[in-house]
Amino acid sequence: MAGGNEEREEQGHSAAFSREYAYVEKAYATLEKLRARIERSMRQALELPRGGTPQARLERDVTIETSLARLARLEVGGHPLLFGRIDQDDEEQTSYHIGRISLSDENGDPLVVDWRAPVAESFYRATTLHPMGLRRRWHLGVAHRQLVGLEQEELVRTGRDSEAGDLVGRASLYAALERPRTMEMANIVETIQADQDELIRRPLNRAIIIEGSPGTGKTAVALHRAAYLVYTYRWRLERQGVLVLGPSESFVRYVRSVLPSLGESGVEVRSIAGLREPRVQSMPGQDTAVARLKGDERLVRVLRKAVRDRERPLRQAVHIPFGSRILVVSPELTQRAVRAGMTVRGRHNQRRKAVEDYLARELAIEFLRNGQLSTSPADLDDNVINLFDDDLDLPLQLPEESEEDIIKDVVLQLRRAENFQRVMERIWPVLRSEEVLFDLWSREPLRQLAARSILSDEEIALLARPAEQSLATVEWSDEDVMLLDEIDALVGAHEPKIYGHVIIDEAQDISPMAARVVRRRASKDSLTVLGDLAQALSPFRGRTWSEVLAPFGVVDFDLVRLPMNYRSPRRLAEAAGRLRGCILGDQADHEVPIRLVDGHLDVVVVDRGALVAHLENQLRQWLGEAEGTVAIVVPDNAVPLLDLICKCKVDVTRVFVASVSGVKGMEFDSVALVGFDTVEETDLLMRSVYVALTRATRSVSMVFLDSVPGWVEFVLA
Ligand SMILES: Nc1ncnc2c1ncn2[C@@H]1O[C@H](COP(=O)(O)OP(=O)(O)OP(=O)(O)O)[C@@H](O)[C@H]1O
Repeated sequence: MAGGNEEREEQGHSAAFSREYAYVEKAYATLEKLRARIERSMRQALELPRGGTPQARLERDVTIETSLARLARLEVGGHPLLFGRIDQDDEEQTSYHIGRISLSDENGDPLVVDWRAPVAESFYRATTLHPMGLRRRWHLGVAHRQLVGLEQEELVRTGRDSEAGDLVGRASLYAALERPRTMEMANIVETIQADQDELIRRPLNRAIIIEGSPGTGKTAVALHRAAYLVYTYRWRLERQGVLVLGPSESFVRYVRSVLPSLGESGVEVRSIAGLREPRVQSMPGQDTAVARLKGDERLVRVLRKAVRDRERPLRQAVHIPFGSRILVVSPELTQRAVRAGMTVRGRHNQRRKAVEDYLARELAIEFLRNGQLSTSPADLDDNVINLFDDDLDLPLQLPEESEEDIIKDVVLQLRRAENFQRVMERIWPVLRSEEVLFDLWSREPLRQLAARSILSDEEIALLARPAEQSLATVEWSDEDVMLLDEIDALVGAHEPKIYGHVIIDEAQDISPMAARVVRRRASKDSLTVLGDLAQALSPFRGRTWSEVLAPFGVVDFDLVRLPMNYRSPRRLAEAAGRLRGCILGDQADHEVPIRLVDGHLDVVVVDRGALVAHLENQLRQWLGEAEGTVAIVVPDNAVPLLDLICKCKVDVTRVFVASVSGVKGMEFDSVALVGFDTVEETDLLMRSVYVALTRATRSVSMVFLDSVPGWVEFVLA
């Protein structure tokens, strides 16, 4: 009897396979036909004579533009056009195929439904417990435009128990997880799990924090959420855009192909230091105390004061030759002019106009009074000295000219006068952020003036820059870039673009000053923040989520946890769990590792002189064993060690060498941790090892240069 059942099941399966095989062929054929039709109409438009009426030219341009946009929307690259099917549990037994884009057949009926459309939700979320109106779900394995695999899941109660954990498309998921990694992250659109989907589809305008241990899919959720939001809120977000922020430029390179592979080009992916326009070259700061101080929100007040210190009256009168006269710009007059600048709204550079207007007008009035109405010495005051009474070539009032006309004329001429502009530069200069910060870091009196009442003397001293650098050769740190952006906002140098939604990955390390950079570009509460407090490495580690979020201006948010680890093999997940407990104490929550493989973890001690040869050997072994990628990771700031390791001959298409902060958010098949016996502070050491160890999908080797430290036994227990 059982044998008969199996046979029928097999026959049913092969019939289903043939049916789906034909469906996939049809979908691809339809896609090609549609592309050909669009290309034809675009060619026809291109072949039209160039001249014609403006109307005809406009129509031609519109046809070409819309055709290009439609072709771009149909682009799936080498990725499967479709990958799923849902059968609804209704009378008509309606079914939909789910794929990367929407496609209709010649009757206008849906052939493929975009994975982001509401109807596709049940494909990702239905379980036997909550089938969401589905009878069945299929996962289609498509390669080279052909069906190569088919997985079927019955969702109506069949008498069988639902599987614990209810993974969606278990076989397809495991196949995806065991694939060797490349230097670029892959999309997960075919195997998104229910808890991930629920977060991807959350509405736009509510701040959410998604936290999870390493490998729980935070970055994957971040990128798929960006694609979902652009699709669902296209009318709003097309203009404003969606911004995804990561911790470093190497992270940006690592994830950059995911969105295009989802057919989305309307999302910007950047590092926070890369947000400021115009871009300046910068590096993470090497000195922890300096980085901490420069990220501190008190710097807002220091910078405000530094800008205000540039708005200052003259100490001594200045004489401006003007025509046959000499105008005197007294300290008192400049005081009034500066006050006039302070009372108007706006940023420093924009308010300069009010100062200039005031000063020029006051001088013009005096000029007029003394030159026009009276030239007797008794009428002269401090501001205007008329030296050449007999030689007047000033714009004397003609009968038809009003006094106001003459004032305007003088103001105009004064504005053009070099000496007048020199006074303006003294009392209210046009500020460039780079100059302000450079001066502040290099000139002790300016630093004292700006920071005296806000920072301690030791802190003020920490901010000093090496004297030998000039503005042209200065090396900015990433922390400096956040301060440059703050000054931009104070002086009104560059208006930042405001995005409709901002997604921030690896947010646990973002300093308060960096958070303000993001805040200036985000619409209120339209934020998705992802991270893991245990992976915080910066001088700001140890904060709660409320503390991380406060400088973003977010007080009200939903906090959600991702519960499953898709990356670490069992052994590595166990070691990571112990480290996590150590870092977070009672707060530590533990995710469920779902991969079935054990993975490898070994420990070696190697003499510094033999390190390069050892690593080259290890790389040969790992890269020879299987396809995939390798990272060699050293602690942050271990510059000599990094220099030594850079002597290894490596295949850069498969090997990545970096410090811990440089591999944040990334993933490799095998990882060598080198020199983690040199980090002095225990908390930072545990966190660094935790981040580095959890990059691996397969093997980890810990390489020590002296002896095996005591904590290793605990990690391996
Ligand atoms: N539903 C899924 N289907 C297939 N692969 C998945 C799924 N979810 C996550 N993964 C894979 O698991 C790995 C870890 O995901 P991801 O990098 O997004 O984790 P993370 O939480 O951001 O980790 P970290 O905190 O270390 O940055 C990636 O290779 C990702 O493609």
